[in-house]
Amino acid sequence: MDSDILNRNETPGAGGAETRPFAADVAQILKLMVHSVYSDRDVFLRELLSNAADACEKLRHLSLIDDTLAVGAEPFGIVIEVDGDNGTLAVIDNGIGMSREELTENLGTIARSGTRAFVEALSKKEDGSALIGQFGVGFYAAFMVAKEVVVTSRRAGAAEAWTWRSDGAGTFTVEPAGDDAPARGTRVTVVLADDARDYADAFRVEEVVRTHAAHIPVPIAIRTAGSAESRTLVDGTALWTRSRSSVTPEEYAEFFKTLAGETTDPALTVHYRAEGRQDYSVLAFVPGRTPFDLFNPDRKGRMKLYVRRVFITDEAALLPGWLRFVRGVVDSEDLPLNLSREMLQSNPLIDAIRKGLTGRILTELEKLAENDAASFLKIWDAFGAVIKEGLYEEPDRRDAIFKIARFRTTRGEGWRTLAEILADKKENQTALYYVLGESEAAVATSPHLEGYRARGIEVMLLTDPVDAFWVQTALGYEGKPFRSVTQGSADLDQIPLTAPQEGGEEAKAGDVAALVALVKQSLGDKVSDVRTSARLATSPVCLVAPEFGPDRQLEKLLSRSGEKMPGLAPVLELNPRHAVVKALAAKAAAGGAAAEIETSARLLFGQARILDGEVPDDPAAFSEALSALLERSVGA
Ligand SMILES: Nc1ncnc2c1ncn2[C@@H]1O[C@H](COP(=O)(O)OP(=O)(O)OP(=O)(O)O)[C@@H](O)[C@H]1O
Repeated sequence: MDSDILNRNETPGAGGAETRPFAADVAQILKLMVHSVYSDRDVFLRELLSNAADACEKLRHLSLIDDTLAVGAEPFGIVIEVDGDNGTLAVIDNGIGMSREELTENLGTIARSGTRAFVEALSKKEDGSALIGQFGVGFYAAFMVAKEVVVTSRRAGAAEAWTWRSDGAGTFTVEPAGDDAPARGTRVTVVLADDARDYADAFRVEEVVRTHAAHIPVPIAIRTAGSAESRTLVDGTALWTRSRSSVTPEEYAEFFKTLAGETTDPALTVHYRAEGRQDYSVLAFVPGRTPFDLFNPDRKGRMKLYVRRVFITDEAALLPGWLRFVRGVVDSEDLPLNLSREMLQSNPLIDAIRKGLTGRILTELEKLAENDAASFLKIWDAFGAVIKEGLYEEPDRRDAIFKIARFRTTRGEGWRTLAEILADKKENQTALYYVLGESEAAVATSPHLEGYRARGIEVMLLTDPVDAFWVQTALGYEGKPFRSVTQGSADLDQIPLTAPQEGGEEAKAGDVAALVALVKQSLGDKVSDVRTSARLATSPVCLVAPEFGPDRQLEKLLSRSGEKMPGLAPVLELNPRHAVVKALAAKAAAGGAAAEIETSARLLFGQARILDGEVPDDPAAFSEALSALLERSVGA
């Protein structure tokens, strides 16, 4: 809420009309709505209907726990009133309604993080209209089709009613409502823009409701202005209470779209009823694409909790954070209606539902992976990076997540399972190897992989930020530990080569020992050790983390996020088959080339850093040494 706006007192005394500016981010959204070329303007009606339904559900819930809020015998419902002569469409509900302050606050500022994220996304992208479809932009969507929007509302139990009005051009007014205000609830009247007058046609509206709002759990009727008769369009039965066999895929898809404000079909639908120690129904969906705010730290789970068909909250932790992309409904038969905030946070019944639901979603994902690999891979592509958070957040689920996890590897044959990688392990291979990095292209060329390639060992290419964390905590898979190719000694000697090693014979052991000693002396505390390695095939050198040090990629990731790890200098590994290393080793053994070896050591160290995607530790000295070398080689 923008307190500056709310505190500015422009009220000309009780009873008068008051004009206020929209908060800056609302104005930005409105501008986009008014000028939008968004093709599917129909969604504005879905947004208004879903707000009206929310208002009914809120009051239904409150009236059950608060005796002072008598709701009378009139059933909850929504009426759409079309007026072709005046070019208006109104959505009328008998729900909770809004007070004067609520009108100002709810329809003048943006409180929801989702909408806020929309504004942030907007400011980053040129073409905002492409984004609208991805967001439930709510009430403001009405301005896609409106010349003016008039909201008249009476809060349940209140004597006075208020009218909010705006043409979407920067300000809105609030004034006392006239005699035609609803007895309870809200009427949103959209004065249609000239190019949107077809929304005042009952058949057109009916078609929109059937496509976009057929499963709103509150009855919806339509009538023409001036006529007392209305026709029911939606009966308001909750889809999740029906049996699975009676619901068509189209009905599921429509329900999902209404619920999630999505335009694409769900990738997976999970519908079941749990019976036993607790009875509850679940209708959950995995969306067909990645939502814009998946990695927004504010993003919470989006499961709605109902108790015996009464909507309670969408803030109950019905799923763990790593399944936060799942949308849907849980309807419990056992929870009390008056769940307080504290009870939501620690309630054994909710914990049990979360456990059951999490297990079920994982099982359904596993089944999908078996029966329809292509659909499953789409889900993994979109949400794998989030699901992997579960590997360290919920160690008990690790085995189940490992079953569905898919990885890119050096085999380059698309996604691979851990079981497949394990089945293809090489003779004497004691670990499952991985390389961490920012992109597949970047890690695939890492010199650290050379020795593994030469032995045909499959290495997992882990490029999601979360990978650096779970590999630290996961103990292994089927008894094989996970091991970084840039960490510790390579222990590759026991694994036979599949390709002939480049460079032929290794340098003599004695020669190499002399070289290692001199390089170590030259580099001082820049390295914690220097040694030869089986890790390399074509490159002369590489840097690796010391035996018990953190993976170098993880170290980089943390230092970028401002967290410093206790700095352990890396280990420089030399390839004893490389021509340069062999020549230097021979010189080191013969003695008398200390200065040349020192320069070479600095160059090799700089080169190793470059191969790691870094700059040489002393770029000026590196460049000078390189120039000197080039001068000699070109005979300058
Ligand atoms: N018909 C209504 N009755 C009562 N309150 C309403 C009604 N329509 C809107 N509101 C209030 O205005 C707020 C803003 O509505 P808006 O549709 O912009 O966002 P939202 O519904 O909270 O979020 P989203 O549409 O993104 O899910 C709502 O949260 C609600 O408090």
